[in-house]
Amino acid sequence: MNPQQQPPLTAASAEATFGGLHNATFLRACLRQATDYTPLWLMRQAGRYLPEYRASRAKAGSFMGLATNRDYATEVTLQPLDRYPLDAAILFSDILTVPDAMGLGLSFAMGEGPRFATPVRDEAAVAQLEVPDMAKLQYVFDAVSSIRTALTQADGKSRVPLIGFSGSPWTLACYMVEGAGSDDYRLVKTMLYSRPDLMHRILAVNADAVAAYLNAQIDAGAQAVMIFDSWGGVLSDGAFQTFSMAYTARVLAQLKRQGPKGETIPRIVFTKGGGLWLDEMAALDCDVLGVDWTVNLARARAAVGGVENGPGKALQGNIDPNILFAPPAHIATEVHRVLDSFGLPYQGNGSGPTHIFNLGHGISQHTPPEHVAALVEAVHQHSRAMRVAAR
Ligand SMILES: Cc1c2[nH]c(c1CCC(=O)O)Cc1[nH]c(c(CCC(=O)O)c1C)Cc1[nH]c(c(CCC(=O)O)c1C)Cc1[nH]c(c(C)c1CCC(=O)O)C2
Repeated sequence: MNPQQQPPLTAASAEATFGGLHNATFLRACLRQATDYTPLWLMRQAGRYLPEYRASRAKAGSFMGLATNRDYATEVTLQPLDRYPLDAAILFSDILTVPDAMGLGLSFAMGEGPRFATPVRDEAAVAQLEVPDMAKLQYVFDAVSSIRTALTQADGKSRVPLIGFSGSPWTLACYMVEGAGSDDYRLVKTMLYSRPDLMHRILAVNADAVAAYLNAQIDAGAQAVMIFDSWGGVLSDGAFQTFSMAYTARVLAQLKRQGPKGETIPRIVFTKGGGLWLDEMAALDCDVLGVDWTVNLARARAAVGGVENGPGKALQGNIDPNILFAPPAHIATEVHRVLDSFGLPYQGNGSGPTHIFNLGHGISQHTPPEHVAALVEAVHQHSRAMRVAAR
């Protein structure tokens, strides 16, 4: 594979991509352009750590009650944005909607996490799998359009861009075979090692389903898309490339590069535990690589950030979400350390290494909301100061 990058933005595509936004900082950083500060959003920013989310969930009755109703999905997507000056919204949904549409019967039992009624464990079940009819996921695309409308202000411009997302083919396969979360991935790895033919068939169906699903989100108004490869890091070297990365590449190859108005749609790939493979992931046809907290951002930047106006990827991450349990002063110190480890992002007029601040994985439900405010403030304040100091 050759290192890939988006074709350079033209004046017209830049206007289509950034022109309709009050705050395009996130999209600019995704496309390796200079920004006044480092943009941030948080994985699982809409969730149980917010009392207003818990109130909405009680009204809707369940997690899927929220996710399948466009008004509730819109309400909870906007909740973290109304509390904190975050630089992007992320669709409120779940990665497991796709296997649910395949007929596996998703449920979320209170306090237990996700479960599938009919897991995919034998040859007959694998043979039956098909790319689902996207009409079964219409509730997700309706939520995307409804959130875009809710983000639009009186002057017709949006507050911030909306990120759409999906699980990676491998991460979805983990849930589909295990039937739930797992500590040891025994069932899915048993299939991978003893019947690789079955595993390849699941992954091929998943990749084509994920591509159709993300393309429909783009058509509905998603302004960036992210692939969550949450369990890529549990694979061995070799298996990761064959069973996770190759199928993420198969998704990327099918994605639309432009939205309905000619917007460039950045693609983000996050592999939890993927730090050791960044040099190989640099060849994926995406714009941003997300990294967890085990990664040193200076080293990651050297591996994938590239040079000014040459190929390279933006980086997203990577503070340990557990820092949010420490007092605000400690949070600020750790934010400074993460921003400083990336160093000064690109400051020119073309494109170059950039950073999008995020957690290294989803926020814990036990997080105190005031501590999130301290994190957001520290990111914006220190990243501006770094740029001023460099002038
Ligand atoms: C592996 C995975 C899942 N879902 C997701 C992933 C990939 C990211 C990651 O690695 O964490 C992705 C996801 N899930 C959710 C979002 C919403 C957008 C956001 O705010 O980031 C996103 C992007 C909502 C959710 N998805 C879920 C919740 C909690 C549900 C509730 O309200 O009870 C939320 C807010 C449920 C869910 N969904 C999943 C699990 C394991 C669970 C239970 C975990 C838990 O209980 O915290 C599967």
